[in-house]
Amino acid sequence: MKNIALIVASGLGIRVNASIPKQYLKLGNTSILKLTLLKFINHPKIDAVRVVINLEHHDLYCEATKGLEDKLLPPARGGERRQDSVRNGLQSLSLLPGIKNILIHDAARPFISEEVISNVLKKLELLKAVDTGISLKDTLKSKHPNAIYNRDNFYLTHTPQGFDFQTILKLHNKYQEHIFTDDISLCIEEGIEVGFVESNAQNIKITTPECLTYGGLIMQQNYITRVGYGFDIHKFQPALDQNNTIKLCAIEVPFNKSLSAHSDGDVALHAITDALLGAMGEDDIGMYFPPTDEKWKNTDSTIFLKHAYMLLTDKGGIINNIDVTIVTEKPKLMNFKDMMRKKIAELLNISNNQVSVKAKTSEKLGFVGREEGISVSAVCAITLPKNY
Ligand SMILES: Nc1ccn([C@@H]2O[C@H](COP(=O)(O)OP(=O)(O)OP(=O)(O)O)[C@@H](O)[C@H]2O)c(=O)n1
Ligand SMILES: C[C@](O)(CO)[C@H](O)COP(=O)(O)O
Repeated sequence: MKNIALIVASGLGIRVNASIPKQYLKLGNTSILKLTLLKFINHPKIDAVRVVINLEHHDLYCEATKGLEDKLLPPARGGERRQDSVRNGLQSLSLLPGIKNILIHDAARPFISEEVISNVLKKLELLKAVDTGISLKDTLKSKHPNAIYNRDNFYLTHTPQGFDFQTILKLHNKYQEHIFTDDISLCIEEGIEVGFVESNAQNIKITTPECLTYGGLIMQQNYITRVGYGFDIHKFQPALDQNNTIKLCAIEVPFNKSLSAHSDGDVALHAITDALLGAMGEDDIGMYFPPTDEKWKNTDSTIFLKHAYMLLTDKGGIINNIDVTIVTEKPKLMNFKDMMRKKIAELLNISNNQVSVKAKTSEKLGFVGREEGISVSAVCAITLPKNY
């Protein structure tokens, strides 16, 4: 593993004055921490990501990182000050072999651009420490004493800050009794040459309630909401045996007929998969998993759904909600709808209240009314980065 991102997320967010630490608050439908993590997870040159958390907020962390588990190293324990959290994170990483570079980033900066991450990594090919920041556009003065400064000599510090891993690990161990508000300061103290990368102006640190308002506006500018619609029909065929079931939303429903299909026939998951693919502007389920391909015979349809979900997370997208309507005369689904809802939420790493499953009859009309099959419609709304 050459390049690691260490995301510090162990602060209390006192200045935001919310009921939970700011990194777990949502902008749009997504937590600030998740927005931040997606930027690093989806960067082609970042090999692994570790988050430093306050263990008291472990449940919030699990909720915020649902679906990202496979892409993250287990979290490290935070400390009292940011500096302590960084040191703990670095020490936890020292147990992993072969780390060359480390990018240390505030969880509270969800709008970091891919370009800045790339530029920091590029500069690290030549230097052991690279800072990011914003050059000043306003006139710079001091109050006491009154003085004017040449603003070209100053910048406001952002993260990520990039380092040769062994160098910054050694410095954090050496300077643990000193006070530093960022990690490049340790290199400056040690006289190490520091490179500079201009940060993106939107890479604000969410610090006060006003930053949350501004963050909401940035979200509107950088992300788009898209909707997708999926529809599927499967016809009934005779039951296999007396204990026959059909699968709907990955739940086994007892019924005296089977669903005719190449896969496991989960007509509801097929509709949801197509809704997700449609929202992303992707091809339909049949193109990804052709019914003519023996490979997909009797396949568990959760594989199709998870593929669509993986495409979505790879694009940095998230699901806002899913709304499913199953139309069938029989079996009656009243007692299964809640299970289905929870199952879809579990499969897509969203909350139960982001999913709705409705069941209707067709009032005895048409093929559904004649009890020849089931049809399902699904609608979803997703949020995608504008440049996905
Ligand atoms: N003991 C700490 C303190 C801060 N941080 C992290 O460092 C980043 C920048 O810190 P800051 O904005 O100061 O966050 P908080 O300490 O949470 O904010 P506040 O000072 O308002 O409580 C944040 O992502 C925060 O979670 C951390 O990991 N451990
Ligand atoms: C590291 C940092 O984001 C650089 O600007 C900043 O110093 C962290 O915030 P804090 O309030 O100083 O902890």
